[in-house]
Amino acid sequence: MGSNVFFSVKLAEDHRSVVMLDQRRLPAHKEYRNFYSASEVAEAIRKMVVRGAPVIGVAAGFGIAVEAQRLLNCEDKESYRKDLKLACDLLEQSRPTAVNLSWVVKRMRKLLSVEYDSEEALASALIEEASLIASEDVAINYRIAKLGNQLIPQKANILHLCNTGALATVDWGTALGVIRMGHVSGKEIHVWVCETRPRLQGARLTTWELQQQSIPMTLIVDSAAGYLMQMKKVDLCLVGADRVASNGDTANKIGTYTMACLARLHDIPFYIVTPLSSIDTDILSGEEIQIEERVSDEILRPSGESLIASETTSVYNPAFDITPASFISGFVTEVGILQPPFTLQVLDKLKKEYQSHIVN
Ligand SMILES: CSC[C@H]1O[C@H](OP(=O)(O)O)[C@H](O)[C@@H]1O
Repeated sequence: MGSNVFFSVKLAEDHRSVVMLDQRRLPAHKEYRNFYSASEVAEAIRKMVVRGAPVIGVAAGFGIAVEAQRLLNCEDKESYRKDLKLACDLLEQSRPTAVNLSWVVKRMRKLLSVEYDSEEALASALIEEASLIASEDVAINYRIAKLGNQLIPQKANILHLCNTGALATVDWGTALGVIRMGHVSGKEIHVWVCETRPRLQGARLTTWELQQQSIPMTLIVDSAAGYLMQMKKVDLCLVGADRVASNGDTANKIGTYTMACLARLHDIPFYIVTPLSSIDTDILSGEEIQIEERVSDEILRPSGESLIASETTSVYNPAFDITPASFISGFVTEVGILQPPFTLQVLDKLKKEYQSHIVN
């Protein structure tokens, strides 16, 4: 399935570091860096060396595995599991909005309560679980791409926000995975790429990914989206998700709500493309989702360059917003196009359906 000339994250062969493509340096520089502890990985997630809901979860899983390996060399075996629990806390707290961080850490943390013959055996189990989570991500995204492709009309002009491709996941991506499948299935699509201020994930990352896959695209400023819809140049909106509440309210990159409102006004289909794992059945609505607020410099100094306003300027920099379920046409997942509400029982049944599909 994977056919990229890059990878976003992987566990080093010797399991002593997490290797990540530094997405802050793209598109000009393709630089991989190694992170040798849970705290280094947590900082990399916080600083958005790696970013994108699914991939930060996978990176956190690898971070716990690397920490388990690192602590084996420490003399004090007494605090081994305690230190690993602290590592889980650190990684889980690195960014608040994407639910993937918490469910991956929760799944890894479960192993800390299992009896193993030795710390080495526990470390091996953590490495295996983190690697399984990464391989599951690729298979789920590929399935999402195949199912989502049915939504894409021939010669569609698709509006996309942020980056939801192989850089935001282990491979294929979510919304960009669907777009990629539309392209490879010969639908002659075109993508309007919103630059996605302030971190410019669209301009820097999505254009880079689409160019590598020779997918026709045009970069626009975020504020041009409404005009393109008004000019009837948009057939479909596809975006990702960081956390979906039980009622379908969705947290995604800032600007998603604006796009959804405009799509509704212009009667354009607006779909969230997301794995089931990004649906948080512990919360009823979007009101319960914490929106990450990031530093002022991301707005004041785009790409870290010169100031666009005085340093004393008051800045508000929410990294996400909440789109009400009523503005969303549907949720493209690995088990098909879904409608809320999403209960734990429904999700468990759907996940079992997916598992039986991949087994058969
Ligand atoms: C595959 S969905 C990725 C999701 O994460 C992005 O946020 P960030 O770049 O801040 O990690 C954005 O919300 C995307 O939709």
